[in-house]
Amino acid sequence: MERGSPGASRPVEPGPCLSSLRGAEPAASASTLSAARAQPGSRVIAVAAVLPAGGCGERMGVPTPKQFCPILERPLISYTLQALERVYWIKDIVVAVTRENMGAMRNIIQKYQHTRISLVEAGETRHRSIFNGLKALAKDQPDTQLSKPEVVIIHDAVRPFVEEDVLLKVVAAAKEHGAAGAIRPLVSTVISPSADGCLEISLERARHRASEMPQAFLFDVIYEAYRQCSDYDLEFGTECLHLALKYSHTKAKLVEGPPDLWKVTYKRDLYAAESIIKERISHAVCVVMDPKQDKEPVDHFLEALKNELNDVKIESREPGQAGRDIQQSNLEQCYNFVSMNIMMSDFQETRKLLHMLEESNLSILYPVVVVSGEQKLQESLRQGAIIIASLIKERSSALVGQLLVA
Ligand SMILES: Nc1ccn([C@@H]2O[C@H](COP(=O)(O)OP(=O)(O)OP(=O)(O)O)[C@@H](O)[C@H]2O)c(=O)n1
Ligand SMILES: O=C(CO)[C@H](O)[C@H](O)COP(=O)(O)O
Repeated sequence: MERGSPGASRPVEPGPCLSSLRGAEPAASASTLSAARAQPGSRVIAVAAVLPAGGCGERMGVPTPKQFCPILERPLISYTLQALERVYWIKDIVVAVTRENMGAMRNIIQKYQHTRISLVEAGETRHRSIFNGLKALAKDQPDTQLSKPEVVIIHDAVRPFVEEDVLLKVVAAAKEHGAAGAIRPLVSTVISPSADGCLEISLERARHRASEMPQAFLFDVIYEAYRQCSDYDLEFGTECLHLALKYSHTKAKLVEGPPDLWKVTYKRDLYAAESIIKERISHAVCVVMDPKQDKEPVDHFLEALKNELNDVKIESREPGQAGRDIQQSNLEQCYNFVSMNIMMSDFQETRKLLHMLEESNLSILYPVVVVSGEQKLQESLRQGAIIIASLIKERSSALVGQLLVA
């Protein structure tokens, strides 16, 4: 077992405060959490997460295990880790990866500056990988800084779109019921075929649900279940909630989850995930411009941008402020920067900003591409070629017939 990222920072506070949620429908939102935290006498609980990431992605049909497949040049698992890291009350995140992929995982942690991550070796099956993660948390190992949490979240590394709201709901429900999991309505009817390939049983779709992730458990409930679990269950089981029921006699509370919780399984899911990510990162644009610039063309540009991008939030910054914000990561959720230079002499400022972006963590996520109108013709042509290649791949209809001047 090893602790990731050497500079791993721990969250400021150790866990969510759930006392005021007790007894309430587990529909608590992140803002309810903040309200609960403010109440005197409320108790903070320790929460950790285990992420099984040791599969080979057979159904995806590509040589790279799907959790390491790139989406917009960044590995899928990095999005899932980012989603969990944003939730400050998750104290530790234990990731189970195969020995073979330990190095790759360490590189991802370092490159994308993930924090609070510990790595354990994955097992032969998903249940065995989860069990290894739980064992690491159960041990209270002084050298690794891990300690036994009160509640543990289990979440697949290949479900990147998990939000704080649903995590909070399953944790609150697990605190009260011992176990909880997210569910979704069934898309297709579930049937049971007979040995001769004919229909035997057809389940009434409206009465059944698909079990998704995240799930959460009182730590002792799920750890004891895994300890007592038969080899058959460890080998062939697919449902942690079932283990809690069968071995710890704990009936899980089921929590309706949002549609984006689905598990990346087939190749087409990578394309779907990419579209969702693109959609999400296109909602904020930071326009960098000198306030002394001629207002009319600027206003025209902003108007046109708003027309093109639905629901976009446009913030404008003067170059100095933008530079400070990039350096201090004040624009963490913004991946689109438009630098407006009406006068060519302003390019010096733009260059400085570009340099800062390239140095920042943002550029690793989504590389900086620039079209320059200046004398550096060769560099401009190269950048022009990159853009053209990307346009060809994306085939955006908005760009048909446009002339690119580089
Ligand atoms: N021995 C295993 C098998 C699976 N997993 C993880 O469990 C999660 C959900 O499993 P699944 O979607 O079935 O992943 P794979 O086993 O990789 O896919 P496939 O069944 O298509 O081979 C994934 O994050 C996967 O990496 C794991 O940690 N250890
Ligand atoms: O949905 C789930 C929980 O119920 C699991 O993600 C699912 O069971 C994983 O199973 P498999 O590894 O066979 O896809």
